[in-house]
Amino acid sequence: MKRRTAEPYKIKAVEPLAMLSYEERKDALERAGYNTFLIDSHDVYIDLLTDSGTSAMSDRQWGALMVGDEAYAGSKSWKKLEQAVREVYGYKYVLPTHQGRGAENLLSQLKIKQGDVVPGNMYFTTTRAHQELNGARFVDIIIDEAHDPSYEHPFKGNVDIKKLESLIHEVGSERIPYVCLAVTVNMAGGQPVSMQNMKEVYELCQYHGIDVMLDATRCVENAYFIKEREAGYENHKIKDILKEMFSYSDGCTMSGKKDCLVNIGGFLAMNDEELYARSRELVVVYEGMPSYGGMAGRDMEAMAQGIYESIDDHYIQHRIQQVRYLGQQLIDAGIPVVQPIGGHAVYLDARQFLSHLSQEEFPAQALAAALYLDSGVRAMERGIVSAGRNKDTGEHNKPKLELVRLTIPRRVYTNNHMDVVADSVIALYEKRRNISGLRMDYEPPTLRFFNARFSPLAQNAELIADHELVEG
Ligand SMILES: Cc1ncc(COP(=O)(O)O)c(C=O)c1O
Ligand SMILES: N[C@@H](Cc1ccc(O)cc1)C(=O)O
Repeated sequence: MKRRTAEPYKIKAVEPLAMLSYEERKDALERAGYNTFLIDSHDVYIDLLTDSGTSAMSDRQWGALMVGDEAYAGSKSWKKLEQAVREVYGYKYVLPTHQGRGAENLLSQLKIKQGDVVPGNMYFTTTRAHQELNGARFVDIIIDEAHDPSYEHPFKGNVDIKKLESLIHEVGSERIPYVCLAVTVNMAGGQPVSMQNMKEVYELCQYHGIDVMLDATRCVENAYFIKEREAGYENHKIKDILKEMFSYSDGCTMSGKKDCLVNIGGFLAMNDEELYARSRELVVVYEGMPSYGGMAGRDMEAMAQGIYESIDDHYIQHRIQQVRYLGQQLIDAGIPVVQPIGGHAVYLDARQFLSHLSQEEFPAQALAAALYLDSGVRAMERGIVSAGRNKDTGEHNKPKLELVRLTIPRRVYTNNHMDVVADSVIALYEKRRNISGLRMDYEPPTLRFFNARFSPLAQNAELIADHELVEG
């Protein structure tokens, strides 16, 4: 008999959840313009919008808040955070930022020149936005398999070395300020990069004099997949795998809101002294003193503690297993999802799920809205709306992946919550033909998915035609 495991923590404080009626959810969805980003959290039952800043902190982290040193300069809490980053990730120099995109802004401004090209293993919205704002063109060098939701590959986040090599030959290494390597790859479904691939990318880049900058946002989850799937690492501790991963890079941007187990914070880290000196000059313009960078002393204190907790082997094993627990229920029910199940989320393949809709009818947006209507579960569109428009032609970017992300916050929900989510998705799948597409009524020029507004297509004025089916 396979023995079951449980959460490696117990619950000390609880937060009651809202349970709205169908009519109340319908009103909330209309007020939000069918955009789950615009729904008020008090109208949400199970919030799977994001794993960003939504982790539950431990009692030790809450305790750490009390000893936060709020000195404007030279804060003791900053020293603790700096020490934790050096010890766990292994970089020489660290600068705190208010969150990940603060670090992305600094890195992009410091390294990119107009006309440069930044290769990456699939784009991320904020990362690409900063690269483009500074005059670079992003080029996707992820393996082709990553764009196929049903293709089973243990390391779907891997870089296609041939793509990277031919890009270097095409544009010249002097036009490539750095390679941006995300571990794991959010937009591909939380998919990991293998150690072997990280090493190969680093060696190739070293040969050509190009830096490798990690997007380390979900690096601990990546380390777990290496332990689980890559030969030779099965008996390694997560902390040792992490150290090796970081040794194949020159620096990183980090959104502490994910794997560092805090609600806010981030950092930029590097080994190059000269880059560090220039970063110290720029951080004061955008973030704050190099000893707080937009964070309160208490937040830095909690983040230092969170970094150590995140490398606990029991914690990370449970984290990945919980995401998989939800994913496996959906796979067993025949729901089209991105496979293998990634590190932070289960991604529904909306293109398949709502195969009666064209991509211009925003299937993933419509599915996320329908899920909220059905059960009060909030998810996120990751498809054509998120991909925005082509800068030159003004046309929609049409990504191959048209997904709805069910993102699991860390240490927040139990597996019973996962069951409720699974039931709702399965119920929707059974009545999928009743879900109509959407029209975009308001479209902001940048990062449009955050604030865009929609309504159900005219010929099908209701999002879900059959109310009876969604009552409950
Ligand atoms: C892969 C990845 N990179 C960067 C960021 C940016 O981080 P932040 O939200 O802390 O600005 C995020 C989340 O936003 C992310 O998921
Ligand atoms: N990084 C967070 C928050 C976020 C969400 C969507 C974005 O496009 C940008 C940021 C996430 O992936 O959930």
